[in-house]
Amino acid sequence: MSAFPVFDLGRFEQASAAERRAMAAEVDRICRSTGFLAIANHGVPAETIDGVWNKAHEFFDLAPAEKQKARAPYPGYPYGYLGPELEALAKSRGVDTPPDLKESFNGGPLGTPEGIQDKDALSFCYAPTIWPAAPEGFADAWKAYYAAMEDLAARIMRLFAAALELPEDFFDRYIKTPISALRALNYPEQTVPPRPGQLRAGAHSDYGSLTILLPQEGSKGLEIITPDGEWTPVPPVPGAFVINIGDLMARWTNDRWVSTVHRVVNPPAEEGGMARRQSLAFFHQPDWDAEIACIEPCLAPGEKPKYEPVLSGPYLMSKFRSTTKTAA
Ligand SMILES: O=C(O)CCC(=O)C(=O)O
Ligand SMILES: [Fe+2]
Repeated sequence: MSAFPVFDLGRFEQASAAERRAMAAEVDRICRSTGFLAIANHGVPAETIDGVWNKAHEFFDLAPAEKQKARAPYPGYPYGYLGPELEALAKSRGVDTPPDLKESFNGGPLGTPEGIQDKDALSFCYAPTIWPAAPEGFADAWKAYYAAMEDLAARIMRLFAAALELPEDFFDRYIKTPISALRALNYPEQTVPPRPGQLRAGAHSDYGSLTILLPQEGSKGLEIITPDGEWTPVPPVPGAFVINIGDLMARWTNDRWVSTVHRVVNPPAEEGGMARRQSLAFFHQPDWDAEIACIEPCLAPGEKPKYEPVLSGPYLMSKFRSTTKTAA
């Protein structure tokens, strides 16, 4: 693979029609190959990013008992603090591994839209986020970043529509009240050797439409499988987000775009080995009842849809349950 692609979103949005077409075609090319690229000139204020980054760092620094006060109230609950040894992402692909070497804090949509009646939607996606009491200001910083990500995701979905040569508002009707989740991840300092097969995040693809990732500056560990079948590092790009498409986008496009398998590997001992690593992952997910069915223009002449239509919310719920220890 050539150098990791960096896309200038601000420039795209200001560009002439011809330049937009050329830039969108480049995104189509990337999404056909790996679906991983960096988004620069995104307009998210540094204070919004630093605010949640620092609060998350302070939260992860707290004593385990303090963090546990914000834990998900029962196994399988999607939000709040998820301590070590509770998730193995490789299980989403049917691979049995020891649990990932990480802890996370997770939050859902900032509000519940009126008229939602579906019991699963209410008890899963719209379940309350369990806010930690400390550090002070955590929830405000979190919500500001979540809102900024929701807005950025909508802009990127317009870029994706352009890349698929669809009207730029094509996806708007599917993302009126998205059920996205924000996850702060901490991969603690590793003081004992991992068990066989144990990684910081096991090999998986993301489930939704789009992931907006902020890896720790200068950190290593994130790897993707490139089309040649090789594990390849994805470097953090200063000032930019790393984005990737998820399984729903692959289904939507009939696999024209790939939801690339990725993982976070353990730090090698000879490189300061045990270093802690933090990241923020925003999992953009269409509305609970959005039907994800093959987009017709993605079908080549004579080609048939490969996947049955699915509903965004129930699809997400089943994927989530496959990786998390749930009540027996
Ligand atoms: O922490 C990272 O860099 C990636 C995490 C990830 O891929 C995930 O949680 O889905
Ligand atoms: Fe991921």
